[in-house]
Amino acid sequence: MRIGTAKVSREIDKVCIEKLKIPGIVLMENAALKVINNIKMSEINSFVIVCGKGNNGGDGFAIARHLHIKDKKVQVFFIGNPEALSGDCKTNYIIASNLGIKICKLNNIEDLDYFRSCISASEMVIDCIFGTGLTRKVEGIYEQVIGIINENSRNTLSVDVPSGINSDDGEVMGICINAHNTVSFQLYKRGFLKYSSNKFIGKVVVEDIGIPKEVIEEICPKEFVLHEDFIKKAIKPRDKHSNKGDFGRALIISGTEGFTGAAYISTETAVRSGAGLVTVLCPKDIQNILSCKLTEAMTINFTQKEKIEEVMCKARAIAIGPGMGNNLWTFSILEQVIEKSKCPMVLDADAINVLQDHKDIIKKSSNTLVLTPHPGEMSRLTGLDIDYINENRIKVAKEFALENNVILLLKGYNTVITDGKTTFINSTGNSAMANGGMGDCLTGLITSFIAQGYEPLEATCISAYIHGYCGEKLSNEMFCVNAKHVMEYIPYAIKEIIE
Ligand SMILES: NC(=O)C1=CN([C@@H]2O[C@H](COP(=O)(O)OP(=O)(O)OC[C@H]3O[C@@H](n4cnc5c(N)ncnc54)[C@H](O)[C@@H]3O)[C@@H](O)[C@H]2O)[C@@H](O)CC1
Ligand SMILES: Nc1ncnc2c1ncn2[C@@H]1O[C@H](COP(=O)(O)OP(=O)(O)O)[C@@H](O)[C@H]1O
Ligand SMILES: [K+]
Repeated sequence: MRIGTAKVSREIDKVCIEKLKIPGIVLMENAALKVINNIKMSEINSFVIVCGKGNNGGDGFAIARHLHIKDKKVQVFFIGNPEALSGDCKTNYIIASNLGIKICKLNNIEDLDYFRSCISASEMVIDCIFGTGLTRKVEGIYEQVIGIINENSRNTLSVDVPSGINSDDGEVMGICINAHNTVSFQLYKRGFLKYSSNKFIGKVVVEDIGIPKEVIEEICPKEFVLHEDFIKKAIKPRDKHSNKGDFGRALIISGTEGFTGAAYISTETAVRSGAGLVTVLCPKDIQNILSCKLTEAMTINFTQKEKIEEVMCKARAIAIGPGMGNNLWTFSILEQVIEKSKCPMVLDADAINVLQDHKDIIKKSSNTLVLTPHPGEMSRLTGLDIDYINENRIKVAKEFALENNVILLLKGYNTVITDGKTTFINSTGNSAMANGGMGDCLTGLITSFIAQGYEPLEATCISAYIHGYCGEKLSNEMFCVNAKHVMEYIPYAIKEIIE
């Protein structure tokens, strides 16, 4: 799913209508039909449709016509003056009137009691008051109408966006419809990504309305919401002739005394997600503990210089950082590994913390580097305030990735993954996963997919999706989900997703 702003939506419409000469009314008709497709016709028979004076209202009049044709009970309310209507909205208003569909005006307080009673008596309210054209605070009759819908509707479907939300930044412009479902057109609106938008947008479906692919490619920024289909397509089936050599060697550099768990989780996750051979490199004093815990993975320690060279040379992916400590020792190991290895590397936790004043080493690295900070680590790395980072997640992640020539995965609700040019938002996962070790698990997963031969950006997207998918699935039955549970579920989850 593409992500876009109101401006991008307008530009798309402009190119379609003015350059390609696709009449706007055709797009509106497509939009209306897509909304109809998203309504369970066998279950719902009575509708209230509330229309504003813009094209979002026009969608509403067209939807009313289709419901009327299907013999549904439809009551349309219109806020505004029909004389002032223009363009496609006017055309659909006239058709609906000519068909005998009842269109009641909602212009003053006296109209509201009847409106309220109709809402209470209907099975679904379709919100077509404002779409992407909302430009100012919602006040007066509009504010009252939205309040009445929120208080009285059992089932509200918003068309394109819940009326009242700014589709670019998710800001509520005074008041906003609490939608149960939103059918949005062509683009997943950027504003839906804001933390607080969740309570307004309900379940979101993005529908194609017949915009040619070329137009989308030309106009839309390369920003996508990760979707199961994308992951399904990206994960390649395992060839029956392949052997462990085909699935790559992963090296995990992790752990210190007191932090063996981080090394264990990242290594075991790499094993359980399909890497051919996994080795953990750790300090000598914790090697025995790790050897006891790990069954399939191998262990080496920092005193085995030759062995380290050999493993590094053969590795197709290296992870570094979890549980190593934010100190000079970690920095010097990181520096050496970046210099000596040639494969992609995943930098997490302390490998990120030690970069605070040394970003030059990532900039000049010739390896592909994937950094996976949570907002706290991102704040240390950039010097930016955590609140600022959370409010500007896409912007901050893109700018950092571009400036430092890395792939950046910014963790949290709606994880952002970007190389600065193409950006993905992962919506799987939830706060049941917010506990220690979860990030180590993600590091192991990304490293494993890179080792298996996936491009680093693709591997990072696949991993973030699977990681969150596991957490979400498990949280249906569990109050909180730990890394251990995710780790165990990963191989089953991958199978579930690809089949
Ligand atoms: N060709 C197109 O342009 C298509 C547009 N579509 C629909 O059109 C929508 C965008 O249409 P518009 O650009 O006409 O915008 P809207 O329908 O969102 O409404 C904008 C109208 O509301 C007024 N307005 C804005 N803020 C207000 C406020 N706070 N209080 C009172 N009035 C306010 C504006 O002056 C304008 O008249 C999309 O969201 C989508 O639903 C779809 O029909 C698909 C095709
Ligand atoms: N509210 C949330 N919604 C979605 N994912 C979350 C949420 N809270 C945490 N997560 C995920 O859990 C993981 C936690 O990672 P991190 O903070 O690095 O933990 P740790 O370093 O303790 O292992 C991240 O992948 C993050 O995206
Ligand atoms: K709407």
